[in-house]
Amino acid sequence: MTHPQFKELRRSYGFDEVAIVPGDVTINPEQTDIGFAIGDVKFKIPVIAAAMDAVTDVKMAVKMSQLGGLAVLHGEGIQARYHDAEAVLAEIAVTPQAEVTALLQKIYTEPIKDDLVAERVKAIKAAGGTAAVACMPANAKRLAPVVAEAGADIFVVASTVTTARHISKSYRGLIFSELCSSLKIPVMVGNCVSYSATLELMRQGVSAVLVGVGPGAACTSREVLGLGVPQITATMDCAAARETYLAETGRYVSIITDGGFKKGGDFCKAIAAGADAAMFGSIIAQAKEAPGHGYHWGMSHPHPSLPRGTRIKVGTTVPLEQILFGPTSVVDGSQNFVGALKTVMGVCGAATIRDMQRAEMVIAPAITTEGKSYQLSKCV
Ligand SMILES: NC(=O)C1=CN([C@@H]2O[C@H](COP(=O)(O)OP(=O)(O)OC[C@H]3O[C@@H](n4cnc5c(N)ncnc54)[C@H](O)[C@@H]3O)[C@@H](O)[C@H]2O)C=CC1
Ligand SMILES: O=c1[nH]c(=O)c2[nH+]cn([C@@H]3O[C@H](COP(=O)(O)O)[C@@H](O)[C@H]3O)c2[nH]1
Repeated sequence: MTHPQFKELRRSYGFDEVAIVPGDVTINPEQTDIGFAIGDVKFKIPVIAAAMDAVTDVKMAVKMSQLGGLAVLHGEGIQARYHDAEAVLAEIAVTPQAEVTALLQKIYTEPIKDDLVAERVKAIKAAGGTAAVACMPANAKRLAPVVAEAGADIFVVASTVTTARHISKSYRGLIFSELCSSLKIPVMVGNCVSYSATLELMRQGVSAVLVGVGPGAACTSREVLGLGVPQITATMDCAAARETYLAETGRYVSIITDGGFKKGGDFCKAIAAGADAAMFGSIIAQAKEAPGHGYHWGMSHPHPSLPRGTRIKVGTTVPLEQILFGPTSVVDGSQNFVGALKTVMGVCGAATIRDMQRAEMVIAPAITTEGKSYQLSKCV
């Protein structure tokens, strides 16, 4: 018998603990449609480059747009604080690990320049890209009109955890219903990991929700705060909110699984768990075009009193197009993510992302080890 005084723990699952079950019907991968939308803005591939300084600058935003996806520029990052962002990024890359946190803490004290944020948006638009800019809840009211008037297509509000209801005695929290009705562009919000928090945000009028607390490759929120829910469970719970909200209103809000991806299989599992698209940080930081010079760091790393990110060396591998579309000779799934998704959709008989969200999944603790003793003992 369950006693109310005992807290119950629910089992949750990450990418490595589940697997996708093939379908009874297969489909030609070339005939799958992997498009998705944020409000009325449509994308050919379900990939978004993270709002992180080692991942997205103006050039990356334009390149991702050309390849059919989206890249989100951080409106409170280096690109928003420094005209010569490249000099700052180069300095971060040559700074020893022991000194980099202090350097980042100093770099991010430079004030955000609203006119520079507008300039970045205009540069993306002038090159034909889709412009999306992120900021934290505290600065959203100020930066949203700046970003929208500069011509941005999407406004993003992102922090470790963003909620529809924020309690404070000293200031009025950001009210998303007001933000969404005052802006003419879609609003994407994150991050969330629960059904109820996602549903509340959807009821405020947002167009997409970012899912994931602490899974990121350069993130230490889980160590510092003990916070987060593994990505498969988080995606399934937040996708369930999308279904409830869709049934209530007929309006479709996209679910974006954000962070923690390493391989094509993780990407495929996120979609099968209910995501419409994925947000990649460290994967895209490895691209030749990435601004981070082979490094990647959390956007909470520069926090003056409680950093919740670190700097990692991801290296520079191949051009972005090859990471996303191949061809590749890499055998571990770390390149050709679109090829992996189209292939799995083919064997699951899923013609669209919506179909793929209905693919059967199993709890599969053996999925990464079964039959793999030679690989695991490095006898390859
Ligand atoms: N996805 C993830 O796990 C994480 C992402 N990050 C990224 O790092 C950057 C810094 O994030 P943080 O350190 O979390 O920023 P932060 O230190 O500004 O924290 C965000 C604050 O916003 C508050 N908030 C939530 N909803 C609100 C609302 N409706 N109105 C007003 N305030 C509200 C939260 O209570 C929190 O205090 C962001 O770009 C974020 O996306 C950082 C840590 C974890
Ligand atoms: O715990 C965190 N501390 C941080 O400093 C931080 N900065 C970014 N992010 C989140 O990580 C996502 C990218 O993750 P990946 O590099 O694994 O793709 C991003 O898209 C964010 O959601 C952070 N999380």
